[in-house]
Amino acid sequence: MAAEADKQKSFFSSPHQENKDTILRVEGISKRFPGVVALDNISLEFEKGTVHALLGENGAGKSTFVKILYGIYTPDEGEIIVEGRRVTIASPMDAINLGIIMVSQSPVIIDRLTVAENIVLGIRRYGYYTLVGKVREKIVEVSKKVGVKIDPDTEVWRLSYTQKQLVEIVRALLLGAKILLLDEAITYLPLEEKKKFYKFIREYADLGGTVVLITHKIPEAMDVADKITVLRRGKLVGTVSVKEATMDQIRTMMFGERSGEITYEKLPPGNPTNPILEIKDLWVRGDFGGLAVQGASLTVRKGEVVGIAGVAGNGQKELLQAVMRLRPIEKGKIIYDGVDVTNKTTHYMRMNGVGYIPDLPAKYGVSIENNILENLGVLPNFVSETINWSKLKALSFKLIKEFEIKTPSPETPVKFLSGGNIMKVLVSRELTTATKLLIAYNPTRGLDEATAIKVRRIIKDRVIKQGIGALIASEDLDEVFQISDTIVVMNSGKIVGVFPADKAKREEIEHLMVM
Ligand SMILES: Nc1ncnc2c1ncn2[C@@H]1O[C@H](COP(=O)(O)OP(=O)(O)OP(=O)(O)O)[C@@H](O)[C@H]1O
Repeated sequence: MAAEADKQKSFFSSPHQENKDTILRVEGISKRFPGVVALDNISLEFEKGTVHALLGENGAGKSTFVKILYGIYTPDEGEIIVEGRRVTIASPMDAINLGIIMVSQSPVIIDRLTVAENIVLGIRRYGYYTLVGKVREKIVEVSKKVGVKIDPDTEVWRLSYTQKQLVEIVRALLLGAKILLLDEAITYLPLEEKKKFYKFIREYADLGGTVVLITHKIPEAMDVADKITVLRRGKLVGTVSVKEATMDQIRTMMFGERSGEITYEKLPPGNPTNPILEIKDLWVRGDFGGLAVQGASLTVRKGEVVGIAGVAGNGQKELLQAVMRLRPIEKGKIIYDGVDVTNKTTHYMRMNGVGYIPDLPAKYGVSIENNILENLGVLPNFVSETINWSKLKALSFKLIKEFEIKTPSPETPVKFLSGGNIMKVLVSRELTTATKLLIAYNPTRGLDEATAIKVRRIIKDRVIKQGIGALIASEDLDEVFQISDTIVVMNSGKIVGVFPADKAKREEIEHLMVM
């Protein structure tokens, strides 16, 4: 028993002894915001040459922790020790001078400058390289490794999201990053590119770099990381070595009793009746003029979830945007609820019961400067000259409870919520809007595993009980299989397969996605 207890203790307790490979150590870090203890007495150390993942449910304190290391927040208490020296990190410049660099999910680059100019700009300020030629070489070298082509002389606005993230990572390397803080920097990358980035991160660590990686995907963390630290409600649960840990142990550390709710079993089937959405021979252009959707036809019925499986960048996003009337249609027709909406507006769609969860929620889905109430104020039944604030407030309390949105109050500006809680605000609003149809792109991205499953259950429940239709594109095949009644596969802008979900075979879908 004693031996077992010791084993448990070493498994769950964090190391406190300084060891020679320690590059960064924090001791007793606490951070409070009004109404929230974001971090409570955290002591932790990071070793040279390791990938160290930080996991925890939404609002656990992960971002706050790395923002402290990057000088965006100052801790209320505690100490930071870098390479054996106590340091004060009062700004990102202090962090950069110590070799600590953060890349987050929103690229911080200037659209009108070229890739090389952006990078030189960042470096010059801190007195490092100034030679554009060197920068060019490095961009080519790193982009080759990561397998994402990127021209140093392209203006940044022309780049895809993946390429922009790559620019950030190249900049971090050129700034001499010894410790790379990746705050969900890879979360929004397409799966294939994510894998290449992970390989690259591994190489960086093998060459002596240290990576602090925030992700919600336990399998990804277990694949790439050496160590995993779990935070829960601002407290340190423990650090484990990936070699010794199992997925279930990590889930238990992250969610406690809630880990029992995590299951990937298929949700109960819908009850499809009449068509609510018919897409007929649709052709849509992408951002750079090419035909992103090429002759797609599909039907979504009331009481049915149609899941679109596909590698990102195969036209799913443009298809959904066209349905929402956010993108011009070259050719084809969209019939919604019996009406030809090909020439209607987004406003028409929203006012007539269509909810929409876009890609990059914090950018396109909510206004982060406004509070939760104001963000809910764009719901169709509140869009009038005078908003009924008391009714809106009552609704906000209901949604905060149902979706377990972690916030001090409905009047809290959305930018003060954690990433996952921002996503919950969006999903709760759009599911309220969707009285007839939900259109969603990766509806659970950025949500922790337990919450993601809960959101899928809520969506399926609406489909079953209220008979709404749902068209959901997701890069997460587990999600597609769990929620869909019908699975559609998109590849190169075309629909290359349609399967009743109970007959769909994963290998066949995967093959169609990449063939
Ligand atoms: N600037 C701020 N003002 C007020 N509260 C904040 C601020 N930044 C973070 N918080 C709160 O601190 C808590 C921890 O947030 P944090 O963003 O660190 O969580 P997280 O673990 O990164 O979550 P997620 O997985 O959802 O991104 C949350 O309750 C959040 O609302």
